[in-house]
Amino acid sequence: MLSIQSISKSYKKQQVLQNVSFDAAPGECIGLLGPNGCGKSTLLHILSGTDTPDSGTILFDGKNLLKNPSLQSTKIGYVAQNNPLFPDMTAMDHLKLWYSATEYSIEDDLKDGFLSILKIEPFLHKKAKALSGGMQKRLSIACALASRPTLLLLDEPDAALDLVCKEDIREYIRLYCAQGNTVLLATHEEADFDLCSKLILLKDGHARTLAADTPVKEIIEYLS
Ligand SMILES: Nc1ncnc2c1ncn2[C@@H]1O[C@H](COP(=O)(O)OP(=O)(O)OP(=O)(O)O)[C@@H](O)[C@H]1O
Repeated sequence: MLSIQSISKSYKKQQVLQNVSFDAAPGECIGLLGPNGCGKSTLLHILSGTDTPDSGTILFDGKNLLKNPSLQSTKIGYVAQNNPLFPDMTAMDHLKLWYSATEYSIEDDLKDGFLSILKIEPFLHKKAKALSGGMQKRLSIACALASRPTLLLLDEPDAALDLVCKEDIREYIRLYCAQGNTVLLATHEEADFDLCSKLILLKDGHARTLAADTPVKEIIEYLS
């Protein structure tokens, strides 16, 4: 269970997040929406440990996440918007690097685990710089999943992907949540709302919780 409690964050005089609070239960996919610059990535950075809040608490399975950074490396998978891969390393080199800190086997996962679902095999021996945007995204997700995190943070995974790749990734998110894991999904894509149990709208620093089936017209009215 993830519980985000009164998280606030400013950059100099700009207040980006103001007392943002919400919970995410095992099995839930929660959509994070809002206009460009509303703080979606900032919140995901804080959850992944790449940034810190000015105030507030985050409980993860009852533990204070901000005081237990080891939880962030083992229990939380973070897929940044811009696929931070090493250009001259192959997909296989990336997997070896991420798996080296785990007890799991790349071969097993390629055979019938998430690496086969994400269709990594066909480009295993290509360098990252030679991968398409969709392949890079699949690889970034695979690296984030190597340690078997129970919370996955996805920052606009659909951006610039083809329809098949988007649907493959959505299919994987459904499966991952059905296994009792949690996803926080920053998105601008209406089609992603179907995956979500609820939506968190960020605007002017504040968070508002909406049902996932809230009509898009209503969401747009709130955001504009
Ligand atoms: N390290 C930083 N230093 C200063 N300002 C920052 C920093 N990171 C983010 N910001 C500012 O915080 C605000 C929120 O940025 P953030 O990237 O979280 O927005 P977002 O909701 O993810 O946007 P988008 O939908 O465009 O991806 C923006 O105004 C941004 O310029």
